[in-house]
Amino acid sequence: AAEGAELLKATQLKARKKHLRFQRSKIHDWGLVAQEPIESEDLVVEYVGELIRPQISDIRERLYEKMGIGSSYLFRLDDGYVVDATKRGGIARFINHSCEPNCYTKVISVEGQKKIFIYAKRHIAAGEEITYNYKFPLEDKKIPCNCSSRKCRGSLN
Ligand SMILES: Nc1ncnc2c1ncn2[C@@H]1O[C@H](CN(CC[C@H](N)C(=O)O)CC2CN(Cc3cccs3)C2)[C@@H](O)[C@H]1O
Repeated sequence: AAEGAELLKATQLKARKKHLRFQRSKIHDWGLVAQEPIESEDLVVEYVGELIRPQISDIRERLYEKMGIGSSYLFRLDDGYVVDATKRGGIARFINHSCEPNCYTKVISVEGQKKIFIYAKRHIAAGEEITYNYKFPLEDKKIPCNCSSRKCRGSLN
């Protein structure tokens, strides 16, 4: 059953993929834009990357900071594990943050392997930018938020 569900997901993702483009974003640089309408609760995309242990992710984060690429291709999981999309990542790494997002993320363990899926939380019209809440931890050094939604919190962290 698990394999069947996994296969179905993979097919859904493949079909969906050709209807997602990364384009210039009104929020920041590049963003992921739906080319066709997406129904609420539909699977949109998987956040593909390398699953790394907390200790490794700290080292990588420092390295990426030094290299000036920042650490925002790192998707942190609750247990401290991180999915690193910096080197080998899917198009999901172009998804921007919104304080009023149209998608949400879900971490699912498939045969012990944690995968991050992004689902639509409402109907998304063609041409809309895909967004989810990054849920970055609060920090002193603020990254101003440009989502321009009514409930914008003003910063990502
Ligand atoms: N609501 C928001 N308001 C303001 N800024 C936002 C918002 N939401 C995403 N942001 C920025 O976008 C990064 C998240 N990025 C999402 C895609 C990004 N738009 C892109 O074009 O790459 C991925 C990181 C990885 N960085 C690519 C780089 C490579 C070399 C130097 S920077 C950007 C975040 O860390 C932010 O800096």
